[in-house]
Formats: sequence, C-alpha cells, structure tokens
Amino acid sequence: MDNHLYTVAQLRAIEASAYAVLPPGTLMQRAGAAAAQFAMQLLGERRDRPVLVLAGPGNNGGDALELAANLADAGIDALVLHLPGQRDASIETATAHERARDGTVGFIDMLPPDGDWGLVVDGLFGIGLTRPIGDEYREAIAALADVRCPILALDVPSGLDADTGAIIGPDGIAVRATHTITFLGDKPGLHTADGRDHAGLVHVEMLGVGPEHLPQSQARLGTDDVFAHRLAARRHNTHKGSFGDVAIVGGAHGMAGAPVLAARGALLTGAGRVFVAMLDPGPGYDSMQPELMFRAADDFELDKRTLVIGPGMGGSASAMRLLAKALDSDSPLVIDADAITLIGASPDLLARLAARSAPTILTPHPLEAARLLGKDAGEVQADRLQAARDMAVRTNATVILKGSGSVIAQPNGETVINPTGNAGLATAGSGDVLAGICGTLLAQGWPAWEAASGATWIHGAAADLLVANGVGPIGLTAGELPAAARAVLNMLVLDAADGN
Ligand SMILES: NC(=O)C1=CN([C@@H]2O[C@H](COP(=O)(O)OP(=O)(O)OC[C@H]3O[C@@H](n4cnc5c(N)ncnc54)[C@H](O)[C@@H]3O)[C@@H](O)[C@H]2O)[C@@H](O)CC1
Ligand SMILES: Nc1ncnc2c1ncn2[C@@H]1O[C@H](COP(=O)(O)OP(=O)(O)O)[C@@H](O)[C@H]1O
Ligand SMILES: [K+]
Repeated sequence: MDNHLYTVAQLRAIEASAYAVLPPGTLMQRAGAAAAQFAMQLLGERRDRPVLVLAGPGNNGGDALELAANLADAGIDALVLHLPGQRDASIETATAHERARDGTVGFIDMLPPDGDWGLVVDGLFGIGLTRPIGDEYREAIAALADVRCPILALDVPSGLDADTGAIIGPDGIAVRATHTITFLGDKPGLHTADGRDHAGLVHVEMLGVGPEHLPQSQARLGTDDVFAHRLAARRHNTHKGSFGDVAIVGGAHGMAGAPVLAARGALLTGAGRVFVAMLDPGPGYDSMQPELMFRAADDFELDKRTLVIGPGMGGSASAMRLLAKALDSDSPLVIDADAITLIGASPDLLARLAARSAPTILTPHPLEAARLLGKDAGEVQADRLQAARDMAVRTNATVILKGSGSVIAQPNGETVINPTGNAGLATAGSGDVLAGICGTLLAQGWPAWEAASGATWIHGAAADLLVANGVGPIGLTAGELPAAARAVLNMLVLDAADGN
C-alpha cells in the first residue's frame, strides 16, 4: 500500500508535473469522475434523495462542479450552491461550470433550512486555502453541523490545513466530513491534530498519475509494515533472560500508580522480567500483577537493562540525580512524563541526552513537548510534525509526540503518523502504558525507530480492540490496555507467521 504523505508544496509539484503531460482539464475531470463514483457508493440506497454540492472559488470548486455534472448525468438530483468569490476562476473551473450549467445540475442561491439530503459534498476549498474562512463561506460550513447524512470532502475538508491538521485561523472553522476523497496523494493534515475528526475516513485517489511524478516523501502513515519483520514467533528453547529486563524508574510519593501501569504494559507485551524502581517508599508488590519486582530506585543498578524513566517521578533532587545517571548510562532508554519536563528545564540534562548513543525514545504529550521546545502547547499543536522533528533533532532521540494521530520522528527528519487509537486513550495513565510497551520492544532488541512505531501502533490498536468490544471509548481505563495490547501483539505475530 502506498502510505506516503505529501506536503502542499510537494502536491503542487506533482500537479504541475502531471499537468504538463496531460491535456488541460484532465486532472479535474478525473477528480470529478472519481469523486462522483465514490459519492454514489456513499449514497447507496439513498439515490432518490438530492445531493447538496458546495462549490468554492478555486479548483476545488471545479472538482465539485465536475462531480455535480457526473451525478446529474447518472440521474441523481444534484444541487450546487456555488460561492465563486471575487477572482476569475481558472479555465478548468470555468469549463466545469459550463458543463454543469449545460446539464441538469440545479443551482441554488442559499441553503434551504431543512434539506433532506442523501449526501453533502464539500468542494469549497482544498489545498489552496491561504487564509481563515471568511463570513460568506463560514455560514455554509456552520450549517453543515445540523446535517444528518454523510458529508464527503473533496481533497481536504474546507478550513483544515493539509500540512498540519490544524484549523486555519485563530477563530477558524472547518467542515467535519464523514469521508474525504483526497487527490494526487495523501496528506499529513488528514491524520493528525484536528485532521481525524474533520476528514473522517480517507480515500486516496491518484487520478492515474504514476510514480514517475511523485517526489520522495518525508512522512508516511504508519502501518505494521514498519515493524512487521520484528514479529518473530517465540522459539521453544528460550528462557526469561531471552526477552530482556525492563526497569521502570519513577513513583514519587502519591504517584505509585504511574510506574505500575507502565510495568504492566511492559510485562504483558513480553519482557522477560520487569522491575519497578520506586523513588519513594511505595507498595511492596502489585497484587494484580505479582510478577513485577519492586525495588528502591536509589540503590538500583541502572546498567544492563532497558530503562523507562519518568512515570510519576516528580521533580525532586533525587529524580534529577537518577535521570542524569540514566542519561549517562549505556542502557536503552525510554524517557516519559516528568523526566521530559526535567530535561526541558535543564540545559545540562538536555546535553547529556543529546550525547547518548544507546537507543533512546522520548514520549512527550503536547505540553511536555512545549516545555522541551520553549513554546506553548498551542504552538506545538499548530504544527505537530515540525514540533516532533525539532525535538528529535534537539535531543538526538526518536520522539513520539502523543495525541490524536501521534507523530513519530527521528533526527534525520523521517516521520510516521500513527493511524491507530481513539479518544478512549484520553484518560490518565494511558501514556504510562505506552512508555512500558516502548520499553519492552527495546528490551527485545528492536531499534528505537521500530520500537517507537510498533509500540504506538500496538497501543492504539489495543484501544481500538477494546472499543470494538464495547469497552470505551467512554470509561476505557488505562489498566485495561496492557491485556488488550498483549492480544494485539499475539495476533500480529500469528499473522506474520501466516504470511499475512
Ligand atoms: N490544478 C489541478 O491540476 C488540480 C487541482 N485539483 C483541485 O484543486 C484544488 C486546489 O485548487 P486551488 O489552488 O484553486 O485552491 P482551492 O480551490 O483550494 O482554493 C483557492 C481559491 O480560494 C481562494 N481563497 C483561499 N483562501 C480563501 C479564503 N479564506 N476565503 C476566500 N477565498 C479564499 C484563493 O484566492 C483561490 O481562488 C485541490 O485541492 C484539488 O481539489 C484537482 O482537481 C486535481 C487537479
Ligand atoms: N484523542 C485521542 N486519540 C488518540 N489517542 C489519544 C487521544 N488522547 C490521548 N491519546 C493517547 O493516549 C496517551 C496519553 O498519554 P499522556 O497524555 O501522557 O497521558 P498520561 O500521562 O495520563 O498517561 C498517548 O499515547 C496519546 O497519544
Ligand atoms: K474541500
């Protein structure tokens, strides 16, 4: 599967390269025809209902007019609300307009208050949106909030930044589509930040443009292909030492739960032995998971095991001392939660981190990322891919910027957006479980990049599995994730053995 994600600048280059070898209007006609076909699939049994098509001033509007003409030719009642703006349309869009006018497409001047549509198509703006949506378009987009039928966005939901997944403008608005048919290549903004909520299910349509027109992409949508070759079935002749030791370092007073969740995550995804090194005196054992071994962090040997440092660790002097020791060690290291905050406040710790050569994964949520970058969380969320890449360069580590559409980046700029997971994960402790799974995969010898991509994928898929079984998204708890992650991992290993 082609899972490359292209920036708007790259899409413009693809467009220009394909445009140069095709008769004028070909790409728009193909976009309109493909979108009409997709629309008919979405309409299904509701083909007797009218389809509302919103067409904007640019070529996205041209696609919409082509789609309307195709639907009308197929006998569907297509009604266009055309909002052409001040500037002249491109020749392609003007031609599409003529075609729609000459056929049986209906044109309306305003939205009827209670249209009983079979489908609504958003062709207001695509990758050409350069400024916040103005009042004349805002009204039409706001009206879609009351629509009860599927909404199909052409190329990009209008109002969404295709590069970042942020809604354009401080007081911005964007269409919330149920489906997006996106042209000439997939886009990062459809899969992260507000992208998942606004794009719905994404279908990529290449419009017959071949690989010779496609540039090298720096970002991909994550699939299990990234780590599938690591999913080896376990051999009989193995022992607990074969699967690595993970030690979770954290657990200041009152925060013992965080390292315990991380430890359960690590244990149930296959580490041979899991320790919890507690900063402050805490529980002697976990009655739910008595296999975990509890130690005092102060005199705990940090070498020769994979470390997950930060869950519930607090910001005390002993936390800082332990973190410095962990950073200076040769152990594979996952840095989470309070440990990230401490590094954000200390140039010395940051320098130690950047100097490491052992595998290192950093798992910030947007606020922790902001502390590390000296920004605020809003600035991080405004461009999650760039923020993740900046952190990877600054720390010389693999970074997982968490949140809807987690972004995984490595210092060379390579980036993956994770497609699994759901809002059930927006609950305290789920990040601790992710850190534990990262630790397990590192302990089993996965390189940092594959461990980070794999852990994020498995963690999200665990939440998806729970939701599919009626556990969440509302009320899903972090403690339920480790067993679900175990089920996902075992299924992946079985699939890999079957050659699927
Ligand atoms: N050019 C081509 O060869 C193809 C273009 N395609 C479509 O064309 C789209 C890109 O077309 P355009 O570059 O015309 O861009 P758009 O149609 O996305 O919008 C740009 C137009 O809107 C105006 N505009 C931008 N922001 C605005 C705002 N906030 N308020 C009001 N007006 C605003 C611009 O001045 C311009 O006229 C793609 O997303 C895709 O849907 C497809 O048909 C594939 C082929
Ligand atoms: N709305 C969401 N959709 C998908 N994943 C989410 C969402 N909200 C949170 N997550 C995931 O849940 C985890 C939360 O981690 P974090 O914010 O560190 O919480 P905590 O510190 O309480 O464990 C991360 O893996 C994050 O990517
Ligand atoms: K659109």
